[in-house]
Amino acid sequence: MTPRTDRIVVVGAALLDGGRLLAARRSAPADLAGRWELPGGKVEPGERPEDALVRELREELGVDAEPVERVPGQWPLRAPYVLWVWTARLRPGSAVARPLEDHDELRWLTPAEIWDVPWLDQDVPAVHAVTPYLAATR
Ligand SMILES: Nc1nc2c([nH]c(=O)n2[C@H]2C[C@H](O)[C@@H](COP(=O)(O)OP(=O)(O)OP(=O)(O)O)O2)c(=O)[nH]1
Repeated sequence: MTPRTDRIVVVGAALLDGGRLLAARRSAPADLAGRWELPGGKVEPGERPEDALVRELREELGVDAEPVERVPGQWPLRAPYVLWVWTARLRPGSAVARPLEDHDELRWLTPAEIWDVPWLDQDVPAVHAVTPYLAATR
């Protein structure tokens, strides 16, 4: 059996604003480029996942965000990574989100638009889990 210590958590943000979900199109690596994901990244050793989420959103999007709640579940990515998701919102005064690194396009999706973008295959179950939260933030 694979020891649990081999698992590396990737935090993904369901960043919500006005009932819309932010989707980010990856620009690299080549096998992921062009597909859409929840912005975020790897939790560093000793780092709290929520802190990693805030850091990644600052680095990748230039925003000041706060995690709101953990979306129950965890979704396997390419080994050894596993995706954990938090809903998140922009703090008052945050800059608008821009694709600063890892992404070349961002879209704020309404509930009706959620499936208009080609999500990474491995993100599809996580995005399903996030959709009930969109209505709640409208
Ligand atoms: N952030 C993020 N990564 C995802 C998702 N789905 C998915 O398969 N991944 C993969 C892509 C990468 O192999 C890994 C996370 O990498 P990353 O490039 O976002 O993380 P990072 O910013 O910490 O990366 P690094 O360049 O510092 O190594 O998880 C997702 O929804 N969000």
